[in-house]
Amino acid sequence: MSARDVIKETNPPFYERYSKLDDSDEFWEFIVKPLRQSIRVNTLKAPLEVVVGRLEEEFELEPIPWVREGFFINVDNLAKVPEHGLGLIFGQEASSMIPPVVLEPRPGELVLDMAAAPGSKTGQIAQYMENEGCIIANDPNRDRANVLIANLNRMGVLIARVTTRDGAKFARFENTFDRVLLDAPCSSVGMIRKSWRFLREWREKAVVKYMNIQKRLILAGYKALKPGGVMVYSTCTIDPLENEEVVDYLLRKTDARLEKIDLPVKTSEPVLEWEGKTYSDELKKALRIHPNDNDTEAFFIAKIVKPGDGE
Ligand SMILES: C[S@@+](CC[C@H](N)C(=O)[O-])C[C@H]1O[C@@H](n2cnc3c(N)ncnc32)[C@H](O)[C@@H]1O
Repeated sequence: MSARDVIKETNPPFYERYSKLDDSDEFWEFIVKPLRQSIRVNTLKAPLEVVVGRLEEEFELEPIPWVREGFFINVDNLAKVPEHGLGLIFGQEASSMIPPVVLEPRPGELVLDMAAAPGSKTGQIAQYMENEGCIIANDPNRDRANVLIANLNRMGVLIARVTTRDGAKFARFENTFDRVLLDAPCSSVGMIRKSWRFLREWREKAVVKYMNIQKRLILAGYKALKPGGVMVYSTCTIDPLENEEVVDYLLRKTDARLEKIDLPVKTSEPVLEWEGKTYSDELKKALRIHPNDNDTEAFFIAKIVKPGDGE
């Protein structure tokens, strides 16, 4: 049975909805194909070359083109690799390393990571900040926040303060943060490559529920951003309602603008029309990544700037 047939049989509304985005055999094959293992080297603990040299004695590493510290690695169980336990490497999906690269945080800045657990991107942000400055790493799910804390400890992150609020509450810190990452809760189509559960449990109703949460969070995050600051909005899903629709909503409600993202990554066409709605041409500047584009999880990334000089 082809991947397309299995998906059609497992969740017919899922198949019907996303065949409007892409109906190629390749698209359906990569929606369910197991992911390649990838890692990010944690330069907070040791120089990149030292860790890479050590790993290459045992494993094959293939550089990920869009992130200097990222590699595909031929290992079955990362937990058994000593460098993992020591926090020298972090298992992180290759496309999920893009949002912090686009955010470009610098040492000394104040950064809000609104939906941070389990902390793969918080660790990467701290790495780019060289452990100087401050990250507010927020996640309202307490169990996940505990995992976040454990991961930040293992990775040697010294500049994060963990909070457990609804991200929308950060709206009251108006014009405060140099950078904001909203790696939003979403319907997780990208995660089907990790577990079939996400395909079996996918419901259109959930997409709409997430879209409403995302709209609340993106407005709050933008409010908390300093003039002249950068905000990155990302999801690991392909649904236009959770991606183009949410960013288009921000563009209509505020003075936010989008900036083009220049990275060596293949993308799919932005969705500028969906279910009778038309979205701003600005959305062409965002990255819509389907699983078959680079053999990764699905991802959507928009780089948002707030006009002003930050003073
Ligand atoms: C995609 S995951 C974040 C992954 C994380 N950024 C990382 O790279 O490891 C989305 C997170 O949003 C959190 N979340 C759910 N509702 C939220 C809300 N109202 N405000 C902030 N975060 C929320 C979930 O608990 C979940 O951990």
